[in-house]
Amino acid sequence: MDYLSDERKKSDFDVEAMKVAWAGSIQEFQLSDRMAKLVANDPVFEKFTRPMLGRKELLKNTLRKSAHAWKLIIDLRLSEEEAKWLRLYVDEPAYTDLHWGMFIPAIEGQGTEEQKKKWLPLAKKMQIIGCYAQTELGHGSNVQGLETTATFDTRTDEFIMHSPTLTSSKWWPGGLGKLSTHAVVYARLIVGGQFHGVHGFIVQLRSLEDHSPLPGITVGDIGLKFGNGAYNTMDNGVLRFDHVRIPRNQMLMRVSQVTKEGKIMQSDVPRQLIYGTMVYVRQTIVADASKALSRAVCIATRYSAVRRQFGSRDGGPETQVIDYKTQQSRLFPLLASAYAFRFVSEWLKSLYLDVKQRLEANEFSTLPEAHACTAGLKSLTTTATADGIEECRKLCGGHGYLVSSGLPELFAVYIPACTYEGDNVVLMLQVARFLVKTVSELGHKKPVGTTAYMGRVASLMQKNSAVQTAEGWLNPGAVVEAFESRAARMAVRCAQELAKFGNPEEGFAELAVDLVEVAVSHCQLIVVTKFFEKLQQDIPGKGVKESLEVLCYVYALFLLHKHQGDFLATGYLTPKQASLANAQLRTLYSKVRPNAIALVDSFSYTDHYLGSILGRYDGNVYPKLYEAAWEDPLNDSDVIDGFHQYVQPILKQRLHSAKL
Ligand SMILES: CC/C=C\C/C=C\C/C=C\CCCC(=O)SCCNC(=O)CCNC(=O)[C@H](O)C(C)(C)COP(=O)(O)OP(=O)(O)OC[C@H]1O[C@@H](n2cnc3c(N)ncnc32)[C@H](O)[C@@H]1OP(=O)(O)O
Ligand SMILES: Cc1cc2nc3c(=O)[nH]c(=O)nc-3n(C[C@H](O)[C@H](O)[C@H](O)COP(=O)(O)OP(=O)(O)OC[C@H]3O[C@@H](n4cnc5c(N)ncnc54)[C@H](O)[C@@H]3O)c2cc1C
Repeated sequence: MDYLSDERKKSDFDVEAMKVAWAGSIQEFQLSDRMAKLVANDPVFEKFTRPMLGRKELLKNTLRKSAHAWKLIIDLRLSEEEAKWLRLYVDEPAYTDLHWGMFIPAIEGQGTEEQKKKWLPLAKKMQIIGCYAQTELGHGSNVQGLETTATFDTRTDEFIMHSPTLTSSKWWPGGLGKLSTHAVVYARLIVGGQFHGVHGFIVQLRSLEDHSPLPGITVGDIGLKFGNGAYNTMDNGVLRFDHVRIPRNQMLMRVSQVTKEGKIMQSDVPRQLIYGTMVYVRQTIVADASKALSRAVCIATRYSAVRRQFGSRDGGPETQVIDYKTQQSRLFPLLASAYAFRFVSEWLKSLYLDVKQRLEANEFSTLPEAHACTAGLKSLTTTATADGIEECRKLCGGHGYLVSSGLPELFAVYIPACTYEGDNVVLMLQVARFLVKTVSELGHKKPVGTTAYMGRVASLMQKNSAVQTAEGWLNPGAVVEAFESRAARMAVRCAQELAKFGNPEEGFAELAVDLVEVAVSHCQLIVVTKFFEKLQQDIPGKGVKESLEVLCYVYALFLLHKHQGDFLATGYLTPKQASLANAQLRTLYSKVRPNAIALVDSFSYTDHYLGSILGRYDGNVYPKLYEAAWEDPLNDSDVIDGFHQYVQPILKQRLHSAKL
């Protein structure tokens, strides 16, 4: 029985075509769909019992699943792309994420041809397992502050890897604690007693025979993390070196080389390429944000259509909670954000691929923009997604707090995304630096790419919004101009404030809060612009483009409403225009309402991937919640273990004292 079938009949667009628009292409859709079904139909990938497992069982269970996934990849001869989707749908953080997601990309991006030839085949056949060991106990954000040393010994042609202090212990790398045989370790390069910046080194950590740590290496897991199950399937690790020697050719030498004689040679490649793996991973994290948010929204939307409260006076059906305007005003902007993040991630991937190609051809001019975009969008989308998942939990009322809703585990797994791969505030400050530099260069350098609007700063500072009616907001030009003006005005105002400081660094530190707001407004502009640009493309299917247009306006006008203080304070909008935008937003919510279920069906998530009773495709929530309760181990017996020992004596005492 499909309890949501009436909802599905209300929609006015072609869901199958929307699935393709969401996936990016028919090929991507088919590939992802095939992998989703492969995982969903395989009992090895069951995950309902995960939150009940102790740490050791949990990790072993993850190893079993990872081994099974690898067997499928080999047996079915899956491509790297298919394998990526397979791991995604297995939906369990594992050491393999870091092996494929960071260790291999670090070697690809920072290794020489010779190094790639040696290490990549081993890694790709999983004959070695690697992780990305950058962060230390004492330093994460400040990469230049890392303390691990790699001292070159000309006599033996080796580097000596050493952890000189407790705070220099590597701390956090995923896959490091128990599984990795190798790591790309970031350390201070010391040659001839001189410090030459932080570089990456490939270091073997464990024996390939018996997996025991090699001499001089202390390695282990850093302990339990937030939430049951959740990220505890990952062995985030601690690592210390006691004068461990590695051959010279294990320093990743695309950026700088150390010769046998101890000479440092700089290639034409900019130093920043050492941070290149982070650019790559931040880009993938934006795509992951759309997946995590769309999952939470899918659960909350389906459940909001099933759930009824109040509204019936004559014994008829009560109101579906999705029909309350307050529910819509919390849920639909998140639905729109999931689509917005999906499309901006698609654009970001193409920007990244373009930069990668240029880097391979030793063309580095677009790297600063790629850094600013990946850092800023990673920060913006992960913050919104973490907050959005929690909002979805609240939208599901009490049942959202049950682990079987899928939301607690999703939240616990997701929230570190606001911290890993760069703390979100630290990353926004990087964007702010880039914007301040862009503004300061306006006189002699034409801004391009995502900052091109700064080239029109004079007119953006003068012209105010011309919107006169609520319908006037349904105009891409009017909306984009509003976001451009807000971003440009905030950036210029901040630059003017900065100029009042004699020392620019002091000014930057003092105005950091405002600078973060400038960076956020710039990143929101990017997301809004890329959504409108997506709508310029050919998007086939009845009603698909129209539904996406509605979501695009919801996303933009919701932000405009939320941040109306900025738009009013910069003088671009009047209070009347802001309230017209809000009126339009209400109308847009009514347009989303009949399509809400179809819009979340378009994510094409299997029930296995969603992992939620509240988000079941068939909407059969109550019987399944009731059934699941009886599967809890506490309900194995009517009288719980411990009752006779700890509770009964108290009860007896009460009876005894009552007699007295
Ligand atoms: C497929 C993927 C699968 C799995 C992976 C996904 C999820 C798995 C889960 C978890 C993985 C988590 C892994 C990690 O967390 S790894 C550790 C990540 N660590 C960080 O992100 C540290 C953050 N800190 C930094 O990035 C930097 O230290 C800094 C904040 C940027 C400061 O650098 P610093 O050199 O001290 O300072 P600046 O003077 O500000 O910068 C100098 C210069 O460099 C430019 N820059 C900085 N970063 C980059 C970059 N990444 N790319 C290019 N350029 C960069 C900066 O703009 C400046 O340029 P100028 O022109 O102004 O000189
Ligand atoms: C689940 C998880 C997995 C991880 N995986 C890996 C991995 O595989 N490999 C790896 O190397 N690392 C990994 N990390 C580490 C991660 O990259 C760092 O924790 C992250 O970069 C943040 O650095 P930090 O911990 O030093 O935070 P801190 O910098 O200490 O941040 C603490 C606070 O200080 C603020 N702050 C710091 N600097 C500034 C500044 N300049 N201006 C204003 N405010 C500032 C931050 O905003 C934050 O509020 C992982 C972390 C987690 C949680």
